[in-house]
Amino acid sequence: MDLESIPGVGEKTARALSDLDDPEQALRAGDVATIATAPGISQGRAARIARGAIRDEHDDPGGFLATSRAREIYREVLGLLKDRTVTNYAAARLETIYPSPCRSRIEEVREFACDALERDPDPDVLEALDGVEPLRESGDVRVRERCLATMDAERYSEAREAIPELSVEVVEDAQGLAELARGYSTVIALDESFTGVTIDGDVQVRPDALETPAEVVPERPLAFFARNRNRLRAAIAVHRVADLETDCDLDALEDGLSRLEDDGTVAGDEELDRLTTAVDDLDVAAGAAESVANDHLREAIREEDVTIEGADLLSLVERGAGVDSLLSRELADEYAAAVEAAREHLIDALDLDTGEAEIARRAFSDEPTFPVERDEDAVSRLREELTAAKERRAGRLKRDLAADLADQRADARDLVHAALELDVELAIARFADEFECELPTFVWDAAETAGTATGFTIEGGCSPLLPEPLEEIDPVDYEVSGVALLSGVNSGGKTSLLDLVASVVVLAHMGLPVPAEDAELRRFDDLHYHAKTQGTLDAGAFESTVREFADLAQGGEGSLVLVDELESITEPGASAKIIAGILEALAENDATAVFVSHLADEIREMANYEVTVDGIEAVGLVEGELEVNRSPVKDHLARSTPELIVEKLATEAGTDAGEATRTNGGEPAADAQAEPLFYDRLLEKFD
Ligand SMILES: Nc1ncnc2c1ncn2[C@@H]1O[C@H](COP(=O)(O)OP(=O)(O)OP(=O)(O)O)[C@@H](O)[C@H]1O
Repeated sequence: MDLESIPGVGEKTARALSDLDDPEQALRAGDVATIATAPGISQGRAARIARGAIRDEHDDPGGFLATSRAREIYREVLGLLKDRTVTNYAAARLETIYPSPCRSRIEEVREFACDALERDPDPDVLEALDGVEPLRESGDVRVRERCLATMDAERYSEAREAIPELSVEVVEDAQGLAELARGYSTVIALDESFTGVTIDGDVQVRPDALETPAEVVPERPLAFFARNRNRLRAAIAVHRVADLETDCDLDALEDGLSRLEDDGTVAGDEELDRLTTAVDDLDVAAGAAESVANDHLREAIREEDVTIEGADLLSLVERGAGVDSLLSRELADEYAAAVEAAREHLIDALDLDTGEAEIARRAFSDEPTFPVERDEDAVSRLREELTAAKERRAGRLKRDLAADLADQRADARDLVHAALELDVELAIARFADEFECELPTFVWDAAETAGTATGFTIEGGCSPLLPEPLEEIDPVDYEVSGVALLSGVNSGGKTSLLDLVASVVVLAHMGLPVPAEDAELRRFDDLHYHAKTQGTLDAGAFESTVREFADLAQGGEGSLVLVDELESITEPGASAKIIAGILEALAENDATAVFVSHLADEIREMANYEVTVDGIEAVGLVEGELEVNRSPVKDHLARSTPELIVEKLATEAGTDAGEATRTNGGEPAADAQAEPLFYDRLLEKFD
């Protein structure tokens, strides 16, 4: 795939995308999370790029949403879908679902939506989704105590590329290796020729090291899993609660994660914990052991009656002997007991094993001194021994855990991806459930309808854009083939009906279910929705609007045109003429159109063909409020609100006049007669 051929992807973005492992796969799958890991690409931009790639794949010319109101409708329904996501990923991913005129794209999303509708938006699943986020790369891991060594310049570059976590050193010979071994705990030689060379220290000859990076730097997979531990745990929880299928062994992954500390070290190993504590506590424990010995000795001396003959005392003093010789002569047993107590204390406090205890015992000499002091050399030796054992143990545990986890890396990625995709599906399922949506039927081919033009048929549709709760919305039926004028009472729901038609058509072309009990429509190329113009346009704006309609009139086949009260753009007489002209052109081009207008009658007279006029009727006035049948009556010019009111006045005045006649002894009262006559005159004007 030529990345630059994707609409909206320039040279710089293409370069950023080529940093991904498999940019084509990510683009094809609309995997916004992966695309957003490319340098400098935000999630919003990733969604736009993914949309471009999808358009490219389906040869989608774009431009389905041909007017700003059409784009607004898309943003609003998309907003309703996004409101039902838990993760940012799902919200960004929904941005890749856009209305397309291409059958292949619509069918692709419909397949996804069909599965989505099977999902159960269980609140426990939604709660579990809360912690799921796209996985992060492990970031920069540097391991300082290990290095790679080679004599070959080419291998050197390869090694730097393959294992950036370790220093790579060039050596001339075995002597060079020996020098490195003095500076690093472990040296890994990459050249076969070093096999059999004996060098002090931990020098391993591993010509295959670059192919098995997880063994050479177990820190790499461990850092990845440590960094993503909470995200993975959340994804595991989602799989369990939602009972999702997966190839991943959830228990094994969970067990691996539980053995990992946040910093990528291994947790929960008693022996490693023992060694770590022993190294940390060594100084304090040695000090405490000294005190034990000295306390013991002090106590013993205090309680002991030391009897010494004068001649002996004299000889000791003459020899300048100190108290040590006195101790060894007179208190040898007590001294031995005190030193033993110190050794036991040190061994117990650090929980040392037999080999370590052997070294620890040497920290207190058998030579009597007072006060008793540790032998610093022996303590250092013990520290070295414990530290080396600790590092050996930690290294082995890391390698074992890394080997367990490294194999699960791909599964773990799939696991998180599936959980995030579930959020997208659940948002669609919740939207469909809350707005009582169904997948619409598409008429892909005009031949299927035996030559009759098909626009759309909506049964039991409820506009998702109305602010009222669903139970307060009257479901609407409406069907249009070709071009229709929609008349109706004020506030009868004409604009809301256009919004409903637009929402249904936009959602259907996104491949999603629509808010209706049943809907059938043709595949449209584009949607031109013109909202009601606020006030009369000045000459310039009027001119540009007419020009827009000139374009529309020329290319209307495959278009759905929805126009709300265009008459307000100029004075009524001129408006009717212009609208009639537009309708004629659209009808000739086989476009589908609905024009809402209060001038339906006038337009019909101006048009040179039989314009269909549908009407949203008021069925009456109840306590001063219009009672409306929200579903338009086909081929019926609805009476206007003023007409209804005059009709109501005429009926009431007629009833009143009859009443007055009866109470006037059968003679009609003059003023009671005049009023009904006036209303009748007005009513005649409406005929
Ligand atoms: N299907 C419906 N069910 C319930 N209420 C509706 C429905 N359609 C519209 N309404 C209510 O009627 C109000 C008026 O609707 P709308 O603005 O669509 O009427 P209109 O016929 O376009 O009015 P106007 O002729 O004044 O432009 C809406 O705000 C909404 O509250």
